[in-house]
Amino acid sequence: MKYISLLGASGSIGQQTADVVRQHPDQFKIVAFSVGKNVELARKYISEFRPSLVCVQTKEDSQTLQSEFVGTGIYFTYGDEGLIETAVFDKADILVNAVIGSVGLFPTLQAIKAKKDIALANKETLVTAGHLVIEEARKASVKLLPVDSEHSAIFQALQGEKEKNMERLIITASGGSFRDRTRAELVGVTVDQALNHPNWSMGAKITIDSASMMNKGLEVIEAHWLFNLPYEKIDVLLHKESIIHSMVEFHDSSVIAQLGTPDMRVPIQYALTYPDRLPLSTSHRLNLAEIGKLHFAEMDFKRFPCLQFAYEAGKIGGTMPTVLNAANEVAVAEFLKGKITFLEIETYIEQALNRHTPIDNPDLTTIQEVDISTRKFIQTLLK
Ligand SMILES: NC(=O)C1=CN([C@@H]2O[C@H](COP(=O)(O)OP(=O)(O)OC[C@H]3O[C@@H](n4cnc5c(N)ncnc54)[C@H](OP(=O)(O)O)[C@@H]3O)[C@@H](O)[C@H]2O)C=CC1
Ligand SMILES: CC(=O)[C@@H](O)[C@H](O)COP(=O)(O)O
Ligand SMILES: [Mn+2]
Repeated sequence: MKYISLLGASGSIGQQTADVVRQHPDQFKIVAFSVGKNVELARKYISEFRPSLVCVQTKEDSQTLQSEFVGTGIYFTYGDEGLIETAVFDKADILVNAVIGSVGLFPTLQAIKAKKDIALANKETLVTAGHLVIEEARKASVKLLPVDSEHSAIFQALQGEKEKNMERLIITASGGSFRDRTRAELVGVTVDQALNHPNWSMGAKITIDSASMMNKGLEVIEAHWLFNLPYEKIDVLLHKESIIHSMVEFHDSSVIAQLGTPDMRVPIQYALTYPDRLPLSTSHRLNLAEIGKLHFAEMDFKRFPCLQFAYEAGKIGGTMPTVLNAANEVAVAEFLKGKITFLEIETYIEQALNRHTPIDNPDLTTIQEVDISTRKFIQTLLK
């Protein structure tokens, strides 16, 4: 039995993790979980999974649940400290980190210190402070198991291979909600249009990131840290079907890809069962004859400037990716609230990057300060 602590249990990845656990009650048990504001789902999970620890965002919600579940022995906690308590919960063997945004960084670092293996969906953790996370994981000898579909694909393609034989990574990109539009056609697009991803059903923030191609930019930086390759050896390829989840090219010119219909439960489950596999009932098994054709196209960086920003920030390194991530988080949140336009997301990020003087090899305090000051800067643009 593997005991799981699940951060972000009410989100898209969190709910699909719960589905995987439901399919294998003899293999997995959720012993601790966090939600943000979705207390109703927390109630359902408590009844279904009988965890020992539950974390919510506010003290009030935690007190409400405490009074409803009195006598059950469940420990209720809340806020950022509660997220850390959930991440390091002593009865858990593995942390699934599925919160959204850089709020996932501290719990990840604390879980590593507590020697928990981590199934990492929260890519912002690696974008904002990849050098610290990778170094801490190496020192503590804990496994960082990728959940992001592209990184899981690369991880699977590398099984039995030596990393030194990698030539380059080819990360596939669906193109997102606006892939068939020109830049001129992006003027005036609505939040609902942006949230309409062609292949995946995901949380709001990542769906907008996918439409702006920032998701792929974050994934390039995530891949740089997970697979220890320079940015020059990480390519992005447009592949509108999202069937090939990514590929690794080796020195001898062989290319190994991982394929499957788009279903995040596959990489989630693989991170939980690695190096083993278990059956999984998915809605669609891959039938290539039925699909007939797969399409590929070169990435156009002028059409998708956010991807260019991410490569540049990644190559500069230091605090630059922290700025990229923080500016993007605030800009996307403002777009979702209807306060800025879709195209303003990229202009706000560009301004934040242009004004920043990067600091090399930043420690955690510096990362935090840069994250906060970037968020404040974006707020000044809104006034
Ligand atoms: N969805 C997907 O298919 C994929 C997602 N990812 C990555 O996985 C991560 C999660 O994405 P996704 O599941 O789509 O996101 P969602 O928005 O669907 O879920 C986010 C989760 O985090 C919780 N949360 C949000 N803010 C806070 C906070 N301040 N404190 C505590 N909890 C908080 C939410 O709680 P509540 O809703 O209760 O308020 C929810 O449980 C992201 O980093 C994303 O990039 C990667 C690949 C695919
Ligand atoms: C499912 C997953 O991993 C997402 O990150 C997905 O990659 C989004 O698709 P695109 O960013 O390719 O549109
Ligand atoms: Mn992905």
